[in-house]
Amino acid sequence: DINSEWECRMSRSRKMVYYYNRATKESTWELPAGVDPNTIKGYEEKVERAQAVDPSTGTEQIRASHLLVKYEGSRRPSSWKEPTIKRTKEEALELIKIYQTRIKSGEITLDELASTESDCSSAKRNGDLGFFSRGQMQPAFEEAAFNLKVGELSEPVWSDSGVHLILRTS
Ligand SMILES: N=C(N)NCCC[C@H](NC(=O)[C@@H]1CCC/C1=C\[C@H](COP(=O)(O)O)NC(=O)[C@@H](N)Cc1ccccc1)C(N)=O
Repeated sequence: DINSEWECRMSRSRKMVYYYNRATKESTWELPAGVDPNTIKGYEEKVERAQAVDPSTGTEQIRASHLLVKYEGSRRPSSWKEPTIKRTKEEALELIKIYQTRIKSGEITLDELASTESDCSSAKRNGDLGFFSRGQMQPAFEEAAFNLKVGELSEPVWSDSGVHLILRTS
């Protein structure tokens, strides 16, 4: 039937999803009238990924929130919370593990905890970092964030800034 003939494809040049009909060989930018997108091969991941592509650079971008705990050896051992951060690396890890347990138990969300406990200025935005593509964040942070599924919380991740919990949101 008409639904089974359509499939989703990604236009390399325009970095946009288009629809191709295998039977009639026609292609169109808009979802063909009367076709249920859920019956189109490749709809989910193509459209999902299409939204995650930064149109200006064509590179994949994700959105994440994080909770950062700094320590005396952080590249900038200061934050909106404390002018001089003195906790040790071990103490920072203990703290982040307590936060991780509280978030995983459902007692509190990362957003709520980041807003009061994160040593990053993004605490003012409940830890939200907005969308970012590869090449912007420190390597260890980027690697961990891009390997998360949407909605997944990371294990403790070390960067030069300190230790983070990362929640991928988009
Ligand atoms: N959205 C971007 N592109 N902003 C530039 C990110 C720079 C990048 N930052 C990091 O990799 C870590 C991981 C996330 C936060 C972060 C570090 C620090 C805290 O650590 P510190 O630098 O005192 O050592 N927070 C930031 O940078 C904040 N502007 C993040 C932010 C805050 C509010 C709104 C959006 C983003 C880097 N290459 O250093």
